[in-house]
Amino acid sequence: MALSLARTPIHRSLSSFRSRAFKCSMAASSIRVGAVQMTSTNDIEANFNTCSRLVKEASTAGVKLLCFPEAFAFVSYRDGESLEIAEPIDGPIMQRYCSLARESNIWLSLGGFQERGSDDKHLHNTHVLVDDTGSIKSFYRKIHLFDVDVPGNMVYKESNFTTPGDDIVVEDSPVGRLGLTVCYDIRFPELYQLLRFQHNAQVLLVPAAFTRVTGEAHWEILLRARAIETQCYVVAAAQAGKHNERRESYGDSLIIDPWGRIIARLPASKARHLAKSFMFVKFHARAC
Ligand SMILES: O=C(O)CNC(=O)[C@H](CS)NC(=O)CCC(=O)C(=O)O
Repeated sequence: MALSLARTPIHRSLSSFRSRAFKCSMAASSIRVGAVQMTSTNDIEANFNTCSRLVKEASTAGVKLLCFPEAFAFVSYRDGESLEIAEPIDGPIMQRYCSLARESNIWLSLGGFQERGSDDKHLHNTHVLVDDTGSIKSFYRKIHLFDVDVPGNMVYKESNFTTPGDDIVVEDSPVGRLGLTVCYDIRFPELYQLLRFQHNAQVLLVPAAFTRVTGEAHWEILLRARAIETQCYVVAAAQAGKHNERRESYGDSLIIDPWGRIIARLPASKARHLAKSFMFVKFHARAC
């Protein structure tokens, strides 16, 4: 389900906040949701093999929705490499992930896929949601692009090679209504307010590849704030550790409940040793 950002008056959704807050009740059923922490590289085959193993392990553990980090399929080594490997979302790379979902009978949140853009110089940073039959249910193109001069680190200019999306995306799943976002979006609370109070999302997905510097400073507090403000679960699957000699991600994958409590974590400190793992929790599906 896609809705235009331009057509969503933010004041209306914000004014409904007080009246809707705290009215969700817990239903009896509980469902397992997992998040993966990994260290993707520019080896598409190796990344797929890691994902495939984790999908099978998660499925065996009874997980119904497994969430992968941004750039799960590929992290570039040199500039321009992402553009070269970018494919349509129904291309061969994504089809293999769809087969995984079907074979293991599990929903997959595949955040931050390099989707081929409308010209050779731009891609979309796309979060793809695949259901347990292997069908693409919906996709969200990252709206807020990471054009930031990170102190003591480097200058990122994602907009040099990425076309932003302009649609807000929610999708119903066995876990509840999912709100799809990507990484740097987490710094823009209005998107999460719209997902929750205009489009009734219950679980906010934030696949990420945060830098070490900004992750140490802001990652946990931003994610917990979004959970508290929206009273949604937040699932934040993260890239972790060194992808190559030029690039490192913070890690610290988190699953947060609507009260803002961290209910599962794959620590950043462990990222350097244990960067290919997953965790899961039981969600109580909420009737709002
Ligand atoms: O390009 C790729 O391979 C995958 N994409 C990313 O790593 C993106 C864009 S460069 N990174 C972020 O958004 C980091 C945000 C962040 O660190 C913050 O908000 O502090």
